[in-house]
Amino acid sequence: MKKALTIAGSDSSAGAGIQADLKTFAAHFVYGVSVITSVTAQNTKGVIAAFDLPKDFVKLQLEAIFTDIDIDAVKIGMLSSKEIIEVVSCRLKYFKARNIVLDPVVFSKNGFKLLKDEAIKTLYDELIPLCKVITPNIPEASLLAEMEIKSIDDIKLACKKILSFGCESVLIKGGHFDSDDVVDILFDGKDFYYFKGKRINTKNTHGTGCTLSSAIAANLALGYDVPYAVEKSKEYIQGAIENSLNIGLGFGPLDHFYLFK
Ligand SMILES: Nc1ncnc2c1ncn2[C@@H]1O[C@H](COP(=O)(O)OP(=O)(O)O)[C@@H](O)[C@H]1O
Ligand SMILES: Cc1ncc(COP(=O)(O)O)c(N)n1
Repeated sequence: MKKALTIAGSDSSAGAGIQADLKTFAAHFVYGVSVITSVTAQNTKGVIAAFDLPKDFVKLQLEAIFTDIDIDAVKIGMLSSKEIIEVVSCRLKYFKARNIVLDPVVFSKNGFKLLKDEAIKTLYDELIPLCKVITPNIPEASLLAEMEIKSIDDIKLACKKILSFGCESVLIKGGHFDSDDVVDILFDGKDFYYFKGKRINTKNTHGTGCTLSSAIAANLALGYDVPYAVEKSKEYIQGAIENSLNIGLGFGPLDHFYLFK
């Protein structure tokens, strides 16, 4: 059985973070393991507070996994601080981790900061160069590329700028654009690939970014190349949003297991 690791924050309402990632791995029949960076008190209405684990304890979890289990792919989500990014980058390099997918989570849907401002430079310098794919949404891509993004041409320019930080490919997600189709654009330094879905009119979009990036990691673990892994993951997220669940008072979670019903 293929094995994937998620390095991310815990979401007590299980719509995003570690919990969404493990459900996504399971739905792809990939054995999922986790390293928790931060514990959030969170529900469908938003993040209330976050408690970061000490960096040495993040390191211990990484060592526990990599000294025992041969990991086929890694998904990285909430990292919170510079210290945690440093320890994660250093251990991933040391253990020669492969198929690394980074969702550079900066804000939750209710605007809670999940990455401190001073950590962004460390993300560029230490972690992005290790990644096979990075998956920013429009606000995150805008922050990383230091430019406004208002059009498809802006997305393509932002892809080029982000790729120059040393990752193998960039997928900029179009969920935050106001359009009938939701288009995600992948750039691998050579070609642009367009992944189009119909916009679903729902408020239940808690964990869409987490779920897409862990589906990509699961598909890389299964041996697919990046464009095909993204294509399959986009189909999966479209169905998971279409079948999303009316749980809680705010942004409800996705149905990770809709394919089995
Ligand atoms: N309303 C929607 N209808 C269809 N697809 C969506 C919708 N919202 C987001 N997506 C898709 O979900 C994935 C996550 O996108 P996005 O919401 O932009 O990321 P994030 O959760 O990081 O803000 C992307 O593949 C995007 O195209
Ligand atoms: C622990 C944690 N990690 C990430 C997110 C972002 O969620 P989304 O995928 O909806 O942007 C979150 N709300 N909580």
